[in-house]
Amino acid sequence: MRRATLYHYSLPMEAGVVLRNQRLKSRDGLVVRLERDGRQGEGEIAPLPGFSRETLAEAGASALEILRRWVNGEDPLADGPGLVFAAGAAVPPAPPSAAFGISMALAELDQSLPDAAPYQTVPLCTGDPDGLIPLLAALPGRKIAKVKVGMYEAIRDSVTVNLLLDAVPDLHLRLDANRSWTPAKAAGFARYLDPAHVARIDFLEEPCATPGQSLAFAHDTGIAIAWDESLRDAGLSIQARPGLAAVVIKPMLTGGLSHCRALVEQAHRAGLVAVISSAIESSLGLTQLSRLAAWLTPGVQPGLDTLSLMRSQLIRPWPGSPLPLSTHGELFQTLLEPVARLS
Ligand SMILES: O=C(O)CCC(=O)C1=CC=C[C@@H](O)[C@@H]1C(=O)O
Ligand SMILES: [Mg+2]
Repeated sequence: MRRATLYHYSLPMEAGVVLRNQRLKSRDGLVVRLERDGRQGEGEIAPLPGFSRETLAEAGASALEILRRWVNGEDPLADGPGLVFAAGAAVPPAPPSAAFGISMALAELDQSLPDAAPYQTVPLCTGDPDGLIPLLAALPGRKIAKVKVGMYEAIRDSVTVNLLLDAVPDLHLRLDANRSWTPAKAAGFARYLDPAHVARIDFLEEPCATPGQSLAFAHDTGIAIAWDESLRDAGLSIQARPGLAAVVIKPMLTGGLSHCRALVEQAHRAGLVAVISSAIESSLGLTQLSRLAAWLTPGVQPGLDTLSLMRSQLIRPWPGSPLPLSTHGELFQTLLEPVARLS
């Protein structure tokens, strides 16, 4: 017997979380729960406002349609960015968030998603850099942290990066400018960076507005770059380019599990590092992304340090997090009818 349930969640965010000039007061999404022959699998569907092309309502409508088919015995083939049914073209391709959440639930159900996960992430450094130094110095293993740049003056960013790399000699950094620099500002950042530090910047995500400008920056400065936003732009295929070190894959914005696997394989074939990263999922989604990263990108720490932006966890706790946990029971007030009853 197959059963599918969709739960709606809304988790309060910490004050002051701003994404693309939009304040995010709550994180809203769906949890899909599949049951078959005494086994269960869960996944999260949470389009990120300002980043995802689909709305939550669109993702929910698509998920319902897919789940109706699933409870009636059809099995989707994860293929391309969406989920495609063997039966053919009757279902429009699922938006990435729906494809990702359902494919993760299916992967738990058929036990293809390994359980093992280190639940470690690259710390996202915000706030006073001096206060962060003891924390960074105490990181286990290869010390690596992520710093957002491009929000203030470029020189201030260089000062922060210099300060952190001077203070913790074995620290490596990932930087992320979210395409916010003009070529002149990006050059200003590089000019004030201590040249001895360049080799300890593992990569800088999306320094400039266009991939061409970002590649020119890498060429001119020797600072390695990574694609994040550009990966999701139509037409950009993953290939080796001089100065390109890594691709950052946010599965929630990208598509189903098999599509994400294919992108990781493409990146590896091109000699690039593939980094699994969060699109601000709940603790349920983050624990699954940690498992996914351990499986698909072993040895590469994922970028999942976004749980502290929220005031609550969801269903599965992230080990060590002090945040309270919301359970399925608390989500019933927005429960969608179990799809199985519709079949
Ligand atoms: O990649 C990470 O280490 C954490 C996730 C992260 O930085 C982001 C998640 C979602 C939206 C963005 O603001 C941001 C990013 O641009 O990569
Ligand atoms: Mg990024």
